[in-house]
Amino acid sequence: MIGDELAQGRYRIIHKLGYGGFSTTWLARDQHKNILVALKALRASASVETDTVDGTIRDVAIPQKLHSALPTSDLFRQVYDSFVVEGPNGLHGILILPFAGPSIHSILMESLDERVKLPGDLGRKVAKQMAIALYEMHRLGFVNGDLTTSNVLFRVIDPILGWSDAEVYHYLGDPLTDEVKSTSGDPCGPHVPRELVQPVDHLIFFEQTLLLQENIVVIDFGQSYEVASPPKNYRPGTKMNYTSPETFYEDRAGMEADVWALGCAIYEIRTGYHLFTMFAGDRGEILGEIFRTLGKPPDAWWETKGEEWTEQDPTRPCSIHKGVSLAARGIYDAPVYVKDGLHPLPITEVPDVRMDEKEVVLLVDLLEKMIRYQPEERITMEEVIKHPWFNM
Ligand SMILES: Nc1ncnc2c1ncn2[C@@H]1O[C@H](COP(=O)(O)OP(=O)(O)OP(=O)(O)O)[C@@H](O)[C@H]1O
Repeated sequence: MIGDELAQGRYRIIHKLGYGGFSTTWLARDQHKNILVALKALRASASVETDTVDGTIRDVAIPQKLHSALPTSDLFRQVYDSFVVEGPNGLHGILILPFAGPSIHSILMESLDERVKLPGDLGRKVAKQMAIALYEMHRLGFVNGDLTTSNVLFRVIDPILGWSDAEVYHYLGDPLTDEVKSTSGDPCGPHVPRELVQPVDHLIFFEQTLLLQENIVVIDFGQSYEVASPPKNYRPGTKMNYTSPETFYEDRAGMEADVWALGCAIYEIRTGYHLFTMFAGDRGEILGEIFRTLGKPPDAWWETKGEEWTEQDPTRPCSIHKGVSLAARGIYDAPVYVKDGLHPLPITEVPDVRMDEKEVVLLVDLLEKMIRYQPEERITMEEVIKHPWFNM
């Protein structure tokens, strides 16, 4: 809760930054160093001892290994401190992390009803940093397992880390809270938080772009593993929009599945839309989208397609390979977000900018090599980072 102190008073919670499937992340003050940090509190059920690497939580152990192999790289989130707290729902792993800005996803998707995209130069810069991060992980023998635009954050500029509480509330707004009530009217009990807290509105960062760097940091390693020692009972767990066909059909998520996920992210960064999207959130919708884009899947998968695929037309052409559908699917103009009808966000593409034809050709060439059914037919990250699209 806002105001809570953890680790014998060292960390005081002052705002909420966001939440995911496994955790809630708070903005906290490290009262020893007097700097702002992010405090990631894992769900009790996500803190169980089995999800560890050599006895350390996976989300801590993997970036630690990456940092010791690449001490000068700042592409991977560090972990300053970690400890466990006991609450009414059990033990919670707590990670103390550098405070970063909003995710790439939040600029692409959180902007009211409109779709926005990053300007070309910034989009390519962000995509290139993501590609280099993934290349380095693969080179060192790690699978990321969950590379999405939600798991990549813009870095904040350094002076922000020294903000006072008053500056935090001035720039980011006061935390909005609401009391939690049970529908029956009975008291909620100790397992339920006393109040709900709304996370910081990430659009604030984009309205004041001077708060952000163009550099990014990859934050989530909860699904990552070392190929040399894959975890027992590994269950792939990335968002469905980024899930590769071999993961859907065979529960396999190796380096090639990372390449697929990065291809999906690059498309999204440059267009403002998911490459494979869904409305109701079921896997049949995503597989239908994949079929419509790549055509009929390999026989073994097609035969096990089940009831949900019968409406799909397996003879539809492979549109990415033909390089025609990206334009039809909105690779050109996404409308710019205009707050209160007045101020275009400074880091979004201006309205009516069409993607250069040369860029479309290069982007299609890159994506058609990354988004293929057979994992072994996808290009490797070593080839991806050399692709001319990144350096246009
Ligand atoms: N270091 C950080 N600085 C600022 N905000 C952060 C930081 N880490 C996480 N967040 C915020 O919290 C959100 C959830 O974080 P994260 O993705 O690590 O959680 P998760 O529970 O592991 O999520 P997922 O469901 O993607 O696995 C992020 O999207 C971001 O908004």
